[in-house]
Amino acid sequence: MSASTNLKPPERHPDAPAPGELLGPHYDECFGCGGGQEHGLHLAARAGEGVSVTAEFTVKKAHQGAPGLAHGGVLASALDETLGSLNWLLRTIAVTGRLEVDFVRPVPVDTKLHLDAKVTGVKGRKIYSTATGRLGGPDGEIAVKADALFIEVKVDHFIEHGRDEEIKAAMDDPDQVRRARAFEVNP
Ligand SMILES: CCCCCCCC/C=C\CCCCCCCC(=O)SCCNC(=O)CCNC(=O)[C@H](O)C(C)(C)COP(=O)(O)OP(=O)(O)OC[C@H]1O[C@@H](n2cnc3c(N)ncnc32)[C@H](O)[C@@H]1OP(=O)(O)O
Repeated sequence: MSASTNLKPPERHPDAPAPGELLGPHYDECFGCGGGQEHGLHLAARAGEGVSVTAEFTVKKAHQGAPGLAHGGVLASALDETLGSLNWLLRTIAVTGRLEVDFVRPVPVDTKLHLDAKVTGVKGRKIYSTATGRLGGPDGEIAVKADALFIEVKVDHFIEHGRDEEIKAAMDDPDQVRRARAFEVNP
């Protein structure tokens, strides 16, 4: 993806989780990271150095496209989720505006995908980032990679657009409210 010019380098927020710390789900019902989705990815991301994360995701039977192989959309979701967890390091809420994926190698069921992502630059509300997913280990062969543009939003984005039932449940859950607040930098 051709990034726009005049990008600023990303700034790790002073209160960001320490390198190595597990980030945990931002929402229990999230298909990417939530524990409440039976067939979700259950992707676990960890803070890295600077504005980077690492993550792991094991391909399950429910994630197939062709027999014995991961569905491309599921792999794109794993990349999207890993990129989304960079929010924790910026302490900014941002949603995916654009995601460009290269599928380099097929990924069989039961494979553990080793993902990493980093922010490459920021311009206003626009956050440019890149991710890879590797086979066999963190330094293994690249199977998938992505370039993304995330756009900063406020919590109101979810309150305004989300289905009332789930928004009400989230707002009634103190733990969820705490997690949403953790992204917001006080003005
Ligand atoms: C207590 C309540 C509980 C709440 C709890 C919540 C906790 C949540 C915590 C953390 C959540 C993190 C979740 C991560 C999950 C993984 C990531 C996902 O999968 S997210 C889902 C998929 N993405 C969407 O659904 C976005 C849908 N799109 C939109 O809503 C809008 O398009 C949005 C917000 C992205 C932008 O809309 P605009 O009206 O705000 O802004 P405009 O002016 O259109 O864009 C801003 C700039 O970005 C560029 N831009 C936007 N989209 C672009 C694109 N596709 N390609 C290139 N440029 C783009 C525009 O050209 C503009 O640039 P110029 O400022 O003029 O330079």
